[in-house]
Amino acid sequence: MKPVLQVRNLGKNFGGLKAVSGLSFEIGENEIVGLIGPNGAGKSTAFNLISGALRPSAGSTVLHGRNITGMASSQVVRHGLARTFQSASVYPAATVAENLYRGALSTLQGSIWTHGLSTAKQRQAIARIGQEVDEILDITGLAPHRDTLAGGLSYGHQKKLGVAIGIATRPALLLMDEPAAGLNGEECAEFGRLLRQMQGQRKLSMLLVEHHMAIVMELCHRIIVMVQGKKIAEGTPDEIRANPDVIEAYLGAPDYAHS
Ligand SMILES: Nc1ncnc2c1ncn2[C@@H]1O[C@H](COP(=O)(O)OP(=O)(O)OP(=O)(O)O)[C@@H](O)[C@H]1O
Repeated sequence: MKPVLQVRNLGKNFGGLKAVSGLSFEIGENEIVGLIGPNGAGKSTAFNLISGALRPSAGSTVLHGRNITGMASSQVVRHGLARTFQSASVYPAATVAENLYRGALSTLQGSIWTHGLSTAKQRQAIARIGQEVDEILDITGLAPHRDTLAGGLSYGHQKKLGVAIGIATRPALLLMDEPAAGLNGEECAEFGRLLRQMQGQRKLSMLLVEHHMAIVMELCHRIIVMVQGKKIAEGTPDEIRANPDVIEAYLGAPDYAHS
């Protein structure tokens, strides 16, 4: 399997604290991988290192064969890695469609107006982005809310829009920080279906940090477990469910407290 992401020996120290240490894993094409572990395990720090929000103390991150270690997030996104945040991060004063246009335009180096593109090419670029935005509105079910200000959407729809903005940047890999946080059971199940549908249609890989075990176990092809900054296990949902170290450190009794 061709790796989209290769994380090699990644480490981050905050003073004397090793928040992430010796973390290595790969994500293949079209793979959905979950990153789980107890509070303070280093999951968000790992995300911040991979997405360029933090500089690692050690190790490297390679995206599609390109070393992106230490690159700023704005550069990383242009190389095909997008990220969504724990709290829905949308531009509240812009409409749903405008939010998606901003996502789609953020991957272009500079503005299309300053590219020296011919008028015909500019029109083509705008038409392509417009098509893309319409497609994403349809897939996510946000089309009826196209002209609604994002700040006026329900929390569930704002979370969807957060993911939709990530998708609009045409990523090869989408990192999602607790996509199901704050959603009720039904919203969670719907969100899981949406992620799988988008992954299938857009042929993208996903890495998600999530405490909601039902969604992780159902959605992910593979799961990585971190405890105290280190990877303690990696495997399929069935392997992770049955792993005694994982049960002891995180999952507890089989009727997970986290679902
Ligand atoms: N900027 C920072 N400065 C100092 N310490 C930090 C910083 N960010 C995180 N830490 C510490 O690093 C450790 C790992 O934190 P991190 O947020 O990555 O864990 P997590 O697994 O994402 O936890 P949670 O599930 O609660 O979000 C924790 O001990 C945390 O207090």
